[in-house]
Amino acid sequence: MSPQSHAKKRELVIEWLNSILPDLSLRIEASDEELRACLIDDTVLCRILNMLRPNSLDQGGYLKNFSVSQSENVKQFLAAMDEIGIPRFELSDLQKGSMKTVVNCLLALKMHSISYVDDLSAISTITKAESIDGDVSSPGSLPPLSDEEIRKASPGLKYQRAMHNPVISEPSAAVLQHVGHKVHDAFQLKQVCYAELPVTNILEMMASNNFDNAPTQSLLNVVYGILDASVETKNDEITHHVACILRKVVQEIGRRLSTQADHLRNQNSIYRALEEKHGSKIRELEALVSATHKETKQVTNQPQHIKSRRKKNNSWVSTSTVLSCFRPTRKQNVNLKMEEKQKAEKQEMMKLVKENEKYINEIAALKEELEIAGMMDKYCSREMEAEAKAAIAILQTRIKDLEYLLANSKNKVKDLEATFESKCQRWNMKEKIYKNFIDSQLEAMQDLRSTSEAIKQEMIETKKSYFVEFNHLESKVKALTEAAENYHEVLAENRKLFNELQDLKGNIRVYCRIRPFLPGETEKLSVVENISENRKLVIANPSKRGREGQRSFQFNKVFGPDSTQGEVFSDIQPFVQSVVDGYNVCIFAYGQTGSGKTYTMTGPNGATEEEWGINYQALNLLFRVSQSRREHILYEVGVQMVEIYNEQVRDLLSTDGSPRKYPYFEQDRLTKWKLVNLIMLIVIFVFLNLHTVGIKTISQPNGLAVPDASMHPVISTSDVLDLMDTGFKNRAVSATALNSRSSRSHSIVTVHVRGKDLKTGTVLYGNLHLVDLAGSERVDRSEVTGDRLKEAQHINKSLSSLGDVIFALAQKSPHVPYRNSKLTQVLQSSLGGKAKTLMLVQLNPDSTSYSETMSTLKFAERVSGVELGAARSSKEEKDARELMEQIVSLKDTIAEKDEEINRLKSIKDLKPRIPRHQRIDNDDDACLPAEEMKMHFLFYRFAWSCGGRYSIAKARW
Ligand SMILES: Nc1ncnc2c1ncn2[C@@H]1O[C@H](COP(=O)(O)OP(=O)(O)OP(=O)(O)O)[C@@H](O)[C@H]1O
Repeated sequence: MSPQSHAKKRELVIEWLNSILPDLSLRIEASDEELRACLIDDTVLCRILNMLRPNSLDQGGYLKNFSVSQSENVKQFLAAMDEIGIPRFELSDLQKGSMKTVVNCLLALKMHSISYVDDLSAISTITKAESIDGDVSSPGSLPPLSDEEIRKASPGLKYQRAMHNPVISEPSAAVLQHVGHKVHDAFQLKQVCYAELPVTNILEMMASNNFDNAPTQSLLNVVYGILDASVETKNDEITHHVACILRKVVQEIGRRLSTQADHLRNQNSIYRALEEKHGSKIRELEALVSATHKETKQVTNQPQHIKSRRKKNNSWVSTSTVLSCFRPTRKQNVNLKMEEKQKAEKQEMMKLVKENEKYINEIAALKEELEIAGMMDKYCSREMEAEAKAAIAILQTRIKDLEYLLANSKNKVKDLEATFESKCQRWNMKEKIYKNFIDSQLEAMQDLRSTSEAIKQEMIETKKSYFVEFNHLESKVKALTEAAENYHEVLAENRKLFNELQDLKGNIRVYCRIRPFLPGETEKLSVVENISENRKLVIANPSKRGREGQRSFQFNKVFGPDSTQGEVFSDIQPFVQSVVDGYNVCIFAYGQTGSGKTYTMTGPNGATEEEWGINYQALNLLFRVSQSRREHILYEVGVQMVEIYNEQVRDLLSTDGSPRKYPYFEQDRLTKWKLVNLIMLIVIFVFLNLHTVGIKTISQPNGLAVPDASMHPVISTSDVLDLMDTGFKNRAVSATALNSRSSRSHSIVTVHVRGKDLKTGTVLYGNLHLVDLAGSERVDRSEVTGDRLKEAQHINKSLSSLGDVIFALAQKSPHVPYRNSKLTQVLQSSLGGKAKTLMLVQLNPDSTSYSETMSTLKFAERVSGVELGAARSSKEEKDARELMEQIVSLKDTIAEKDEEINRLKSIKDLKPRIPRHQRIDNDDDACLPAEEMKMHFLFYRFAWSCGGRYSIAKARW
């Protein structure tokens, strides 16, 4: 409780005490302690006791049973309280109790004095206000009296009216409980934003009589809650429904204010009526008093009157006594009557005196009562006026605030209404538009429906006609399908025939593969215009646009940049497989440097199984096939791996640590004739200042082109992997401007397969040459110098030799210059023998490599036209083979003898007889007589090695 209200209440109590206990007027300024002390003061107790139990004081103003001990008096006081049924309070409660306890005590005392019932309302208001304020009394103090206790204790009308007055007193807890939880909940929303309440709840609140029953404090809480919420959210907007609550609350407060004002007016009029009533009562009493005075006077005058009358009577009596002498009995009777009358008058007088006294007492009591009532009235009216003024002032300010808020909300409502109206207009417009749209759509729908109906009809008719046509077509299609099936069969047959023709012709197969752009080359232009049907390749000249700049090539197969290693191998597989059937197969990769030859033949560094190149996959396949046939044929597989580096053949699988060079790798036993031959050759070479390599030019039955190179038997793929790793580590590789890991040599992996039929004893030989050529390069582009330049020159020279061989083969020239390079020598059996040969042309799609790409493709085109004759298998009957070998060796021996003689004869005459224009080969490098000599000699050897197919007579010398 605030100090102001405490002081106010204290003053109120003191004033009230002063009014009922005038002796305390000196103690008005007393403190609480003194006030409590005065309450237990004998005099005060006595007076209170007297008030409660009249006639308990003696004439001296002290208790009749006054005791010298104050405690005795207190005991009496408490006994008196017990007597009249006041709840017993301990004295200590009075001493220790708070102001509230004192007030409660006095209130309890006062309730038993019915004459002071009007004051009760004021006290109860204070008590209620205190209990509403929530001021809890200090420990040991008495709880405030409940409304019920007060009502029971004093069932006076005014009190009840006061309790039910919504302004003076708040509804009791019971009433609040009766109103229900909803109101409580709704008005406890001070901490919660009203704007967040659902609209249905607000409407429910508005519809119910919650506002009528709610305490004013709760209503004000609602207002404050809304104001706080709007201040806290810093949002000036008050929603429509919250504005409605505000309006309702303000209306309710206004209604209560007017009720309060009415009540005050009623109170005033009641007090005025009371005053008048008391005034008239006083006047009546005064009149009564004056009448009584008169009567008293009359009564007091009556004895004198009687005396005077008696005197007269006495005189009359004296005269009459004279007479009485004559009438003695009558006189005595008259005297008796007179005496009786006097006695009666005396008694009446006594009665009147007594009545008078009684009236005087009553008047005094009434006066006292009137005074007190007047004072209380004045006090109450003053209090109520002050309260009403304060409440009115507060409420007016609140009303002003609320009006201001209301005005704001009204403005906002207006704004909202305006926006709502504009939105409504917009929506109306939209509605109209939509309506129009829907109407038009409906019309369109109608049209569509009618057209759809028409179309339906049409469809039905068309269906019918189609059905007829379909039936007709079906029969045609059937005929066509049959024809198409036949066509496919014919196509397949054509393809087969073409292949067979190719096999018969022994055409070198040419597959072309275009490598993709590498990670750093994505922005480069591609020269590849189109790849169609997997066979045709169109190349566009970057400097010439349109058809003019395009050139198309056709190969057996064209693999695009997206092709995988697996896809490439699946087309090569049949070639590889034919090795185990005794065929010689040669697969060589050709292309400019950096075009992907090594990638296709070997795979990238650290390749996975999917990335394996042809080398690994081919060997893997051979193992698989040999395994699957192991019950019938016993296969032995051996691997050789050599490289031709700077025109030197080197064994890449040499076990002594460094690649071995093989200047001579003839394997035949040195027969007498051969020894002579060799000596002859040495003599001639020394004579000509030439050197040559010892590559066997005739295909051996076992197909060994480089017989001195180490042969490594392999029995599993892992053996192959190990060998290849060793071989590729030994290979000459270095970085150029066009390839960071450029192969500087031609690598040749030769797989020798020997199969023995377990039933027939037939032995077959097949070998597979897997050749990764070094890349052709333009020396100016690859920017090489020194050793690299020398390497490049060798590479280019050997490749041009290969070109010459191919050219000669394509022209079916009688002389094929195999001996111009080691490369052509090694590949001789594959290019000129009865082998199956496959050339893989690798292309770099970069437009800057256009000229290289074109020359590569032209070369490949020429290669694809080369016919080698039908490939032959070495699968022959053992006896037949031996016989054949015998015949061949006999023929050879005879031929050798004859030819050797002739050769030696002709060599003697060779030099002076060869005219310059009769040079036999197209080797550009062979421009010296010595070179010419060498070439003639080689040609002679070639003719000789071909088993006499080319007669010396046909040679141009
Ligand atoms: N089909 C392909 N897919 C992905 N990368 C490839 C492909 N073909 C080639 N390459 C990459 O291109 C680069 C050059 O390839 P590679 O070394 O095989 O060329 P090359 O023709 O053997 O060159 P050189 O003649 O100089 O030895 C390598 O980095 C290789 O990994």
